[in-house]
Amino acid sequence: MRRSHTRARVKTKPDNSTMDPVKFQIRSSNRSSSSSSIYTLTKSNSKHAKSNLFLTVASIATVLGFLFVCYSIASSGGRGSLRYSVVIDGGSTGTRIHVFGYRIESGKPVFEFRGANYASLKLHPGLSAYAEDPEGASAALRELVEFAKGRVPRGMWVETEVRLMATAGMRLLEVSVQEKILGVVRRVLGSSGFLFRDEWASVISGFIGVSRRTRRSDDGVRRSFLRQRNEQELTQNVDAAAAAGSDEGVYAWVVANFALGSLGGDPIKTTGIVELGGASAQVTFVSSEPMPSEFSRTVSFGNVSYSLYSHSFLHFGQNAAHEKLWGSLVSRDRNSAVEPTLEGKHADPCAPKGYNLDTITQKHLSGFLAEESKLASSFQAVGNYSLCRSAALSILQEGNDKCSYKHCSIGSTFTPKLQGRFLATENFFYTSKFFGLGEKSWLSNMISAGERFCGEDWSKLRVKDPSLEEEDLLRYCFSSAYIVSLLHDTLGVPLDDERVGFANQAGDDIPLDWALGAFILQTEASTSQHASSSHLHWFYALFGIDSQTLLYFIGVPILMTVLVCLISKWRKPQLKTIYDLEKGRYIVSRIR
Ligand SMILES: Nc1nc2c(ncn2[C@@H]2O[C@H](COP(=O)(O)OP(=O)(O)OP(=O)(O)O)[C@@H](O)[C@H]2O)c(=O)[nH]1
Ligand SMILES: [Ca+2]
Repeated sequence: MRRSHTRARVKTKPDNSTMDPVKFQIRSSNRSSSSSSIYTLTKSNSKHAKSNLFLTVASIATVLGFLFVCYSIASSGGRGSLRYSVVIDGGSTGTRIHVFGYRIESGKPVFEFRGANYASLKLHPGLSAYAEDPEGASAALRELVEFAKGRVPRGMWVETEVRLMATAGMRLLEVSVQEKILGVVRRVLGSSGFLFRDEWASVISGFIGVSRRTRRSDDGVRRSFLRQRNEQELTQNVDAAAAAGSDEGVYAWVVANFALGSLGGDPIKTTGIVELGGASAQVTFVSSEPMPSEFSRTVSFGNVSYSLYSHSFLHFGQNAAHEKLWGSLVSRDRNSAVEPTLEGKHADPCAPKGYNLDTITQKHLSGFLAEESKLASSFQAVGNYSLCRSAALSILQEGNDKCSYKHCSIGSTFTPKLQGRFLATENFFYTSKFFGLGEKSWLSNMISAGERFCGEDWSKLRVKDPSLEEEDLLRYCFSSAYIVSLLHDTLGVPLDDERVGFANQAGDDIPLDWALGAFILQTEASTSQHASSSHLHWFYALFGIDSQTLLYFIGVPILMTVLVCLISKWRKPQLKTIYDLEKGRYIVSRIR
């Protein structure tokens, strides 16, 4: 500190030490005082000052960096944020809504199909039942939307995507009728409050994504799908011309292997799916056999590519095939394996004796067939399992003579030899459960169960199962024969083959519903697209841990260090070092 009357003269001592304090000599100008106390005030050590400055800047930078990490993780949907997605399955017998909750961890979606993270509701009948009155579909759709709104926090509706994907039931309608019903769907979902685009309501006709090599110009639906998909994650070699509905099979294969933990692993260790729906049946599995491109699907998941055979056999779902049986009895086409009765009635071997078939056949036989059956005569239930199985085989082999491949399985369609393990779902599961079949030898046991059921009097069957709808109970005779004829007589599955099991859930009780597979692929693709474009993916790649852990492992030590430094800086006594020329030594004293 300099007094007003003093004159300061700067004298620097030759620097022969590493420490090089700048020294000021302050001489009092007042002659009177004999001993001018000469102080050399070493300015606080410049290094000390510099380190203070550095510490302060470093602390600020670190805190800002940490805050950036927090912000980035929060904005990229750090661990804590639950997200939602809605998929509506427009099936032939009913419309089912699925509400999914999921988290993002290390830029990847984490799926849990249970508890608050999954809910579904199915309403009957299916969308295709509104062919004559498309507007009639709006009430059921609104009810499904309300169900979803009850499970997604209101604040999240606007960012929750809702998609409707219709399957075989709608595929069977004229395109103009499909569009009328989809128009009603788009209006209801567009005003639902969820995130929706018109192209997200569609009849799934086979395109999830197309690898660059085979991208084809196609309708808006596919182009919009491509826009949403990260093609690196999810590519498909698809021949636009012929893929009919195999999305459904691929999605079902995805959820099954996700549930079994084999999705993303060795293709040989994956499990095939054979589904028996109402209007269509799907067969999807990893096949090493060369196959025509219209059946070949390449689905990439993670860094593994799966070369799949996948096809949806329209009209070969259980309910559709059953109607074909009645049609063949009425038209007595050459394939019908069953002769009419002596009175000229249509003998139905797939209906237990005593069942009155006229109502159900009038309800399901469309157009001229219904008229003809009314005119010609009525049906007679003759309950005979082996005749029913032969009639089922005739239906499955219809069109075989038009086969244009090296061999055909169902109709005139190519199917490679089944490879590996399979899960048989939907009606395979429901009918096995109804007959109380165990996993072991279920297919051969299906024969004996069907023989007993079809051969029983209807009145006795009604007494055994009074709660079931008559139509549902009746179907079990045809179903037991159709299942054996499809898997064994047509696809060549040995009757005692342990590789084929029936199920409608797998893994952690995850429903084997293709809509879950669609959600998994869609979310995986859009999340990885988001992660690679966000500024955090290098974190996850570098640390390979989730954002929460990142926060703990990096954030907390940084904060602790900064706090300790700031406290120590604040607590550290400010020292003043004075060099007393007369005494020839430094004097350190505390400022505060
Ligand atoms: N026995 C029985 N059959 C069922 C049950 N639930 C569904 N099904 C039948 O299982 C088949 C497939 O079920 P879903 O996929 O839900 O039916 P869907 O989607 O309307 O039919 P598709 O459009 O062909 O897939 C249909 O034939 C249904 O009638 C059930 O609880 N019991
Ligand atoms: Ca279905």
